[in-house]
Amino acid sequence: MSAARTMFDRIWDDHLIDTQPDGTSLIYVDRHLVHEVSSPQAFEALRLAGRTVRVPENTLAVADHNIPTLNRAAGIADPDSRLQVETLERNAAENGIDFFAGSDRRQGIVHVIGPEQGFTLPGATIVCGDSHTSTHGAFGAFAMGIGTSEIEHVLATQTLVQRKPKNMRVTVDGELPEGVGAKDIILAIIGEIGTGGATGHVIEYAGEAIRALSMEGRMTVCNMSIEAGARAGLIAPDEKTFAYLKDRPRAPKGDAWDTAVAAWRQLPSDPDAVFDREVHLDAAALPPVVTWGTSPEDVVSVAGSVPDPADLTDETQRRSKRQALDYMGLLPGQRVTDIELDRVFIGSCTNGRIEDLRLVARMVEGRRVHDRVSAMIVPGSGLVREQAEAEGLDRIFLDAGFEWREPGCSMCLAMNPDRLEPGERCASTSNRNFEGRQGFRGRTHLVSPAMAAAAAIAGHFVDVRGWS
Ligand SMILES: CC(C)[C@H](C(=O)O)[C@@H](O)C(=O)O
Ligand code: SF4
Repeated sequence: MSAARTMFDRIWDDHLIDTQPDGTSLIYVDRHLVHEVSSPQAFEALRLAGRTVRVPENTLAVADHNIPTLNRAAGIADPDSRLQVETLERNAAENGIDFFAGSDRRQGIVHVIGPEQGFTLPGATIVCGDSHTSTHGAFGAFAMGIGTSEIEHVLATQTLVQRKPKNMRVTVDGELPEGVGAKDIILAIIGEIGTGGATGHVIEYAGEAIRALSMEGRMTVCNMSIEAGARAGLIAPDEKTFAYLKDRPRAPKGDAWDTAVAAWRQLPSDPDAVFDREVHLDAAALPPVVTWGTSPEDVVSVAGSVPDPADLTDETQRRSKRQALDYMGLLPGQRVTDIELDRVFIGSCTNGRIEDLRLVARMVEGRRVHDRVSAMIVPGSGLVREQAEAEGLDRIFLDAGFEWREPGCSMCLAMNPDRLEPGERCASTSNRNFEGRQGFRGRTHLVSPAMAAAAAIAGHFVDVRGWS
């Protein structure tokens, strides 16, 4: 066996309990995040089997998908949503699991609160019944989404049955132009390799442009790994990672902190480690991007136009992209900057963090949301909300005509009262633009927070490279 290992190999080896001759492996799970949508059947099955949660202190529960972002104190009107949230609360209490209720200032989107609490740590294996668990890989963790039966398995045993995914490296060299950010990087990667481009792989993001990103930006990149088909995404931990985590409630303290940091410094891939697949991108050449279709790979430069499916050689592709254009109500050749918006949504586990909100505030301060547009800003957690308010960002947003909400998944997906009406067109900082994702027949364009902010003011897409 070659001595050179990738960071993912190292984390895998550190957690491997057993491998069968057919490659099926059992790995230890360090951290388990739980939300209300994917966990009820798992707890129920556990109860029926007469089992208990193996390591409750390494499990953290929060309600985020179904929770309203207005008048939370009034409770949840929708009976199904209310039942799911109440069930999670009961399951957590019965099993001795920490639960952040809607009234708790630490409540928020599961992928925002994990890092905030220092529950997410480098070198760890982290799972959650949620595809965007890949977000936590920004800290150099192997973090992946799991299904309901796997949730039950992890609750009961703190282990998971897996086949080892392959290694892929995406290197983004160079410096990002002004106005181009982490969201543009990941959308450009998905545009380049497609939604199946990383299937069966764990992506390590590397290169100067990735190292230059803040932890927030790195989370944005890792968050969307799943949209490229990857099992997980990760980034080598460095001084920024350690600075972000230091003194967080769940992070190691005192001597244990020093020991942990010393171990985390050993995590990065060996220089001669071999990846099964390599992709390179030049950050300096990236424009701000917009999705035009109903898949995150349908990416176009803001300075470009809606592509013509007729140019595609593959018949199935041609048909599916035509259908996407039809659903989106767009015409081939239409200039992206001519696309007018009805709604703007700034938030989600992709772009609902403090750095995103600061950027938006800088851009919209002293300006007004366009008359045609209804725009809302939803912080990713209660702590993000508090921080934003302490900095006066909420005033800037409200003065500019944005709505300022309570934290949750909100309009990222139509599981709570925040949704698009049929035919409405939205610039959204979330991660999925599937048909109906933000509401029945709603039309979603995925963009960066900067692009969403500019679109809210102008009423149509604008090239933010010229924004001042
Ligand atoms: C509801 C949940 C299981 C789902 C996921 O797995 O990602 C959601 O968070 C999403 O973003 O589509
Ligand atoms: S914000 Fe969106 S992507 Fe993230 S967990 Fe919630 S629904 Fe899923």
